[in-house]
Amino acid sequence: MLEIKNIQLKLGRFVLNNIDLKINLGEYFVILGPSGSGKTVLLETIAGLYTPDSGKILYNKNDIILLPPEKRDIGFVYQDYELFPHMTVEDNIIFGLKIRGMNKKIISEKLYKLVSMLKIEHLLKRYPNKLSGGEKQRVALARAIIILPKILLLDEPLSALDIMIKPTLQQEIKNIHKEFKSTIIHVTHDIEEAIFLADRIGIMSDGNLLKVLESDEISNRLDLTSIFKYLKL
Ligand SMILES: Nc1ncnc2c1ncn2[C@@H]1O[C@H](COP(=O)(O)OP(=O)(O)OP(=O)(O)O)[C@@H](O)[C@H]1O
Repeated sequence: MLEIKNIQLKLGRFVLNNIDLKINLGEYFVILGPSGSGKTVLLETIAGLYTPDSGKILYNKNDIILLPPEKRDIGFVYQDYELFPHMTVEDNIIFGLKIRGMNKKIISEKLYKLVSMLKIEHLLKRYPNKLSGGEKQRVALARAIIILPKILLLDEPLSALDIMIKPTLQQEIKNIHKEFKSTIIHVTHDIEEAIFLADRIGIMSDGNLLKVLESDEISNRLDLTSIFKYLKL
């Protein structure tokens, strides 16, 4: 289990305020909130890019707060993909396994399983500047998933995509979660996306975690509508 215990972090005028949250292993947790509410700062704190002023982050009861980001075994997919422009799609995806010195045969097995799930087999030899937004996002997801991080952080991974391909990618992310059973924390301000993907939804506003909606509350859309109206989401 990932336990975020009373995290406090001041960044200029913004304060992440006493965030207290438990995320179960294998859970799909969505953080929903308006722009500027602190969703990205919270993800980056979990990833180790910020050190909180106080509080703890425990993974299976071990405090990971002093571990640098690369030792936390956490994958991060940003909304703007951040693929390596000078590498082919294949090299982008297998980069993390190569630097870990993994055997070529195993790399190739993992690669083909993932690219077929994400339907990007035909793109392996292309460079990122020759891909559409949706294709780049699939490659970014494959690159993050292939190393099977304990926790996968997705920061608005679909926000740059047009409305026609969003549902397909949402379904693919759902399939990947089912197949790899990773713990996913997904930030969005898209309510429908949150409802479709989440086991639970944490609602943030002004640096505070206002409420965590359980799955029965998510399925009760009347409840949801009133909460979102109240929050002006
Ligand atoms: N390094 C920083 N120094 C000072 N303020 C910062 C820093 N990083 C973020 N902030 C501020 O913290 C607040 C929360 O930012 P954050 O990016 O987490 O919001 P968000 O909820 O992810 O918003 P969006 O949905 O627009 O991406 C914002 O007001 C932002 O300007």
